[in-house]
Amino acid sequence: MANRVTFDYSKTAGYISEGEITSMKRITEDAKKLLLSREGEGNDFLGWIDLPVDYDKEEFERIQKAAAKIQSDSDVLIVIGIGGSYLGARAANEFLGHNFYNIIPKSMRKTPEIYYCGNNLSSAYIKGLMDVIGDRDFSINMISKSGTTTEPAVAFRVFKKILEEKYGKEEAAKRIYCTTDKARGALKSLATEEGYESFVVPDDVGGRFSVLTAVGLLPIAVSGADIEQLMAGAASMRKICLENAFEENDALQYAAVRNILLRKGKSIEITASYEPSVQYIGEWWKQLYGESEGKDLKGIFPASVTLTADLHSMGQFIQDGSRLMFETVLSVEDPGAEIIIEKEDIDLDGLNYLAGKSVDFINKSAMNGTILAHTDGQVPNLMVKIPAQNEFYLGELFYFYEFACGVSGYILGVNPFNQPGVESYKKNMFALLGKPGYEDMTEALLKRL
Ligand SMILES: O=P(O)(O)OC[C@H]1O[C@](O)(CO)[C@@H](O)[C@@H]1O
Repeated sequence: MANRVTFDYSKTAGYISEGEITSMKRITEDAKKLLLSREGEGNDFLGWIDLPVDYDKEEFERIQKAAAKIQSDSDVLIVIGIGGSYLGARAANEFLGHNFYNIIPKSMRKTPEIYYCGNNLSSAYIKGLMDVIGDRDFSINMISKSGTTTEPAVAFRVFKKILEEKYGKEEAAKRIYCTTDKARGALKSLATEEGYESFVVPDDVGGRFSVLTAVGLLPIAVSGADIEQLMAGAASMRKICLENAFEENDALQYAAVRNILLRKGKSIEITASYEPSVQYIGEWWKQLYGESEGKDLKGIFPASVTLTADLHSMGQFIQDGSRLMFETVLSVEDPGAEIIIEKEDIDLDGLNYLAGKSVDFINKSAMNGTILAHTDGQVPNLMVKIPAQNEFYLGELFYFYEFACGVSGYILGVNPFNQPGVESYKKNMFALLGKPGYEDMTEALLKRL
């Protein structure tokens, strides 16, 4: 087992020839050069490339201090943000933490419960979260790069009021942490006006590439995770991505192989994990690749499943439905827990044949069997191997996917760093809500409803 995150496409041997790899290798190396030359489209959003080795150390220390304060004075942290402003933190906290983090006994967790909000407009969800907080001590990390996104802004207004009623304006201000643009936007103005501690989303880092900035780091640190190790892992993968030749460069190989498969008609990539705690890595990855590649009528549609659960729902389609997809398995080699199946005197459930075997052995057997079945069912299988669920390997994983995304977007011929399509729903929503400036559209839209 390698002691780092690796990519393995050996199971695609029947679908991809050596010649195809050789020709895509050249295209991939050109895309990498374009990315690193900083002359490609979207080149003002490349700050993420050097983040793991060139980040604001003073701010990093402030993040650790703020996390320690939240840990000491709060039972609950509310993380308010949407898209790239929350998915990375949630993915990390679920990947690194206890599967039942928020509800395990206090003796097993010294850090605050963490809930995510402002990623929907559900009043039932907001009310539910109010009930969960109850009269307990809490703090808010409000995260919005633009500072103007409706979903988090609505949630912030609601929870800020609760905080101010509970503690008074002055004390509440000490429990609000804002992560936003360093100078622009409504959130920045509010933070300055009210004296909230602020952290910066750098200008040159887009939301979906921001997990290694304060956007991800503060909520991750509050969970008790070691953010230095996270950065160290990212730095280690950065070195591989930047310096290694194609044959030793996992991110380049992943970018190349997925584009070969796309050109052969595989326009859907399904990320599959066999650990429920990896599910949100899939959600983070979907935003990263969906917003980066899905434009100009191009792209690979990113989907995700959690197995073996979804083998009993989506499994039928993956095995046997329309043949549009390939699958990338996120395999955690060591799950960090061992449960052994015990022998029973009377084998009523018929499981004695597994006596002495671990649940993970059963899980890995399901995984290996599924990989072969899907491969036989014309679903080419790729694998990202993660030795264990710790901060270092997670840092590697984040960087691996980010770097491959930049390269893959350039192979595809799109600007991987913009997201023009997201504006359409916002304009319609603003018009229907009566936001000043959108009056012209309102009537026409209402007629269509
Ligand atoms: O941090 P902000 O500005 O609130 O944006 C949140 C998310 O909204 C988008 O701009 C559009 O969905 C994403 O790119 C971004 O991650």
